[in-house]
Amino acid sequence: MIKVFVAGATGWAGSAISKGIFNHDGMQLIGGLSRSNKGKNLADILQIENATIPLFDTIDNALEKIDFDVLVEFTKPDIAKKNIITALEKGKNVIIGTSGLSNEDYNEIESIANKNNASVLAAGNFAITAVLLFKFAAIAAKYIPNYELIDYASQNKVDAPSGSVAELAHRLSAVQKSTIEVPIEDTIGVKETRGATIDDVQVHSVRLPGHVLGIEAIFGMQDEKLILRHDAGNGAEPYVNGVILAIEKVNSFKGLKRGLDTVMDL
Ligand SMILES: NC(=O)C1=CN([C@@H]2O[C@H](COP(=O)(O)OP(=O)(O)OC[C@H]3O[C@@H](n4cnc5c(N)ncnc54)[C@H](O)[C@@H]3O)[C@@H](O)[C@H]2O)C=CC1
Ligand SMILES: O=C(O)C1=N[C@H](C(=O)O)C[C@H](O)C1
Repeated sequence: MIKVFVAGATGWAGSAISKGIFNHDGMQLIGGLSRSNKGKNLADILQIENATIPLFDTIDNALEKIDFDVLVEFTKPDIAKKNIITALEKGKNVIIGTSGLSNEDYNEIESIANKNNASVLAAGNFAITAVLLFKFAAIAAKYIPNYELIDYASQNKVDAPSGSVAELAHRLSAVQKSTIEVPIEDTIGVKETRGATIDDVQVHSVRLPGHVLGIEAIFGMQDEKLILRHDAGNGAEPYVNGVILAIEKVNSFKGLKRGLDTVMDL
């Protein structure tokens, strides 16, 4: 039985994921983190009958009271890194869904994981159609050196770029760096309209009502183009199976892996 603790257990994504873990054979939902619901029973909040799943306000308080094998992190970037490092230092494995962590954050997380003989599986997006987009885009980047990325999200999303697009930029540029014909600094007009350069890739973040999360990878060649697009719907259900798979696989390696496809047979 894998004992799982969910940080962000009452949130939009965390509550769907917590229910999925609770209902999954071979996993036990041991507790959760939710600052505003400290001391309450997560089972009541999630409308799960006949169960007691304690909620804590900090990871330190949780670790004093309960033990678990895997931390699933779906909070906000300001608290996520502390949660992750605290769990790793106790030798726990970690699944990271929270967006907003930088490559430098991931380097630090990787070295702490290695030091503690623990494992981290981070994915900018656990939805299967997004995972497939990452895979197809990596194939396209092998053959097409000119590409840019757009991420679409709601007006309330606090981090930019999305975790999905940050991870995609990182991965595509490892395949082949994107080529820019007119250097950004030579742009005539407003340079910022060319987007931000992340891992040598131009990234454009749109934040508007009516959007949940979309990813567009645009590849251009002479007289032809390829557009790969993922669009999330309103519910958090698409992330549940991906996180469950990640929990099952995180013990199969040591250190850090980024991207759910790294543990899938794609
Ligand atoms: N990788 C992926 O596939 C996905 C990633 N996400 C990411 O997951 C994160 C959470 O997203 P949502 O569920 O939409 O957010 P939300 O705002 O609905 O939920 C956040 C949760 O974190 C908790 N929390 C926030 N700050 C805290 C603190 N300082 N201490 C303790 N608990 C705290 C809240 O109580 C709440 O339970 C975001 O970074 C989002 O981008 C979301 C969906 C899918
Ligand atoms: O903030 C969100 O909601 C989401 N964020 C993730 C990201 O930053 O990539 C992905 C998810 O689809 C929803």
